[in-house]
Amino acid sequence: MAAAAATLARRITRSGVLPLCRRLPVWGRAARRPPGLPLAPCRAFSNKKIQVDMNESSGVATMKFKSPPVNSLNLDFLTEFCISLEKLENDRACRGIIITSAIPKIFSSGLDITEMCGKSTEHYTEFWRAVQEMWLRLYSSNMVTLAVVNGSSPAGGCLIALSCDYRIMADNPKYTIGLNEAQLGIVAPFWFKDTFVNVVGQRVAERSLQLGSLYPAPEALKFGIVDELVPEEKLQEKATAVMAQWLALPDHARQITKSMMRKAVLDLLVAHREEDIKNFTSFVSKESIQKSLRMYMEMLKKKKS
Ligand SMILES: CCCCCCCCCCCCC/C=C/C(=O)SCCNC(=O)CCNC(=O)[C@H](O)C(C)(C)COP(=O)(O)OP(=O)(O)OC[C@H]1O[C@@H](n2cnc3c(N)ncnc32)[C@H](O)[C@@H]1OP(=O)(O)O
Repeated sequence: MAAAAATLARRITRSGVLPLCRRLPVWGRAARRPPGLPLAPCRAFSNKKIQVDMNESSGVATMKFKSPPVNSLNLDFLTEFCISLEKLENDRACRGIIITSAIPKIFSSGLDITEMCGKSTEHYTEFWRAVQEMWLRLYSSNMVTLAVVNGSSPAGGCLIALSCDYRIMADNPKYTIGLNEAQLGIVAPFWFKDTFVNVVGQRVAERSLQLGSLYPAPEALKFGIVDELVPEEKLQEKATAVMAQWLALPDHARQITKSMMRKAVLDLLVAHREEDIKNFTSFVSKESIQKSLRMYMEMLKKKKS
């Protein structure tokens, strides 16, 4: 696993572009399997920060974030996420993936702010490439992707949920979700914005992004950020039912449709990847932005005392 992670990290940082396996549109999974060959064996695999369990009979994998205290998306997490997704994409038996958290009350706290504070340009470059890679892989995945948001999910955590095909959230007003970057004095990049617009529409996205709104679950449902609220103890059951409904369709029809809906947004980042990295590194390197991020981290720590 360590060797695989190192290889992937090297591929992300050196070549700049990973082969986006099974980038949409691709043919149906069943159609790719040579006739007569058995399904590739599927196993559960657990890494440091993400647990993946594959249900071979349903063809559905569950990916659980388990990176205490708050599942923040640091370089190691992002690398593990990409490796896990690649493994599942390459597993011909896997048609759907449920993304959720093993940490109570938190889905993901978003990008790890410490990765954006006081580091070198090289580090920012490597980190941002990994963030891009995570989104490109998830947003372009051929599998049915279902976010089970069982806790708060600000900023990058919200992006993960928004990048899935469907979002179920625990019916708890204490859990919030949204792209709150503006509250940190930073700007959601264009592809965060485009992903958001594709889910909620221009008006809700514009207002929410300018205000950096974090919505309690009931409001998130009202504005279409999530598709359903479910009592926490029913999340698993609901996720299984929703996944079965999506998997009932022929893969190729669903996949080509998904690609049509997402291609323009994906292509834009692929075409402007290096420029986007430069924008990020010069933006976060500004002293004013560093100051905002430091103040935000201090605020988080003070909140506890
Ligand atoms: C020309 C145009 C140019 C434009 C160019 C644009 C370029 C791009 C610019 C940059 C874009 C960046 C996009 C950023 C995306 C992000 O995701 S930023 C992260 C946003 N996340 C948050 O705001 C969440 C902050 N955290 C919380 O609100 C809470 O922690 C929580 C998640 C709700 C959990 O609360 P609680 O259970 O009470 O735990 P805490 O005590 O608050 O936290 C526990 C410890 O974890 C630390 N922590 C929390 N979140 C983060 C995080 N995101 N990163 C790092 N660390 C985090 C927190 O400080 C605590 O630490 P300790 O005090 O040491 O225990």
